[in-house]
Amino acid sequence: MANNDDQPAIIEEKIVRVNGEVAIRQYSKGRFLGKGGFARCYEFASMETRKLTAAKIVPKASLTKSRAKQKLMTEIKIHRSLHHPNIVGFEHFFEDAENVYILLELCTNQTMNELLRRRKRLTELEVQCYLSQVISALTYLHSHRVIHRDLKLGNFFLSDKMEIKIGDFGLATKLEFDGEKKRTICGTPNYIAPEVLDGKQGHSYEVDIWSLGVVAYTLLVGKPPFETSDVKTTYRRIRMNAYSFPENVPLSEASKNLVTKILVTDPTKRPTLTEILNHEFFNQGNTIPKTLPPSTLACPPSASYLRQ
Ligand SMILES: CC[C@@H]1C(=O)N(C)c2cnc(-c3ccc[nH]3)nc2N1C1CCCC1
Repeated sequence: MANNDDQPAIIEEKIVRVNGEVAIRQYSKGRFLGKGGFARCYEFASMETRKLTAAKIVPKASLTKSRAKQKLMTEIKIHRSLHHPNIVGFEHFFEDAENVYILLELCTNQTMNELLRRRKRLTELEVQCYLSQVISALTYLHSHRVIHRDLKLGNFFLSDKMEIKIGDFGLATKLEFDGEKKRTICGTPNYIAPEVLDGKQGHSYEVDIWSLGVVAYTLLVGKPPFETSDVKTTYRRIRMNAYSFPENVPLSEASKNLVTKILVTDPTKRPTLTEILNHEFFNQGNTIPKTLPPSTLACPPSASYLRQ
């Protein structure tokens, strides 16, 4: 087992049953998957069921400030309540003396970041297919009053069947009532909505719609619309809505029109998820058959990609 730190390769979870009996559940810690925030992530195998999961191991030492602990508890509370084919499955969580362990659905094809790095940019057919899965998950999230607030390629995980699974609910929030506005500044610089930067009138579901527009542009063009070498300049370009479609990338009018309709500064002017799905971009000639739900379809790389 690739175990590049001094922790044991067998992790034990102590379970106290209602009748006071103590049971031990064991997991074998496999390969190191990478770092995610304070967490070191490993492949876990349940010794009892052999089931493989991706484990986020959060040292309790990193949770001494109550804010960090509260954030982790909110992430767990929100994520474990969600069940959708395009949202990362929340398997289990437990703690021992040193760490909090969060066991999540293993996504062996990593994230859309790695995919885009390899492919440079996707075909419009693939973008239709991946975006419809993201929209299906977002429709579910918003109908449960959850705003993700950190939608980006690095949080779009890919299963072994190349289905998209939205993950990392570390910045997510659940509204208590319709119409509630959130004020905390958060998100990732390239994907953050102007109203979050502005911070005056609060923000809501529309921040996820904005990020969807940034994701669509990034998949179609190969880089984010407002990206610059320094964050302050990126923020200024977001507030100014300063982006354009590069001449050297052949894009259909429908794809440019969709991105343009989503990346509008005024959140009340952005399209709803339904309006986006009904946009011509998803209904132009080479469309995925409507009959199948989006997540059952692996997104076919187009013939041109196979020739490349
Ligand atoms: C566990 C954290 C995070 C994650 O949230 N998931 C769902 C995930 C699933 N499979 C994988 C995975 C399977 C095979 C490689 N990575 N990775 C995931 N990650 C990565 C680990 C390192 C940074 C983010």
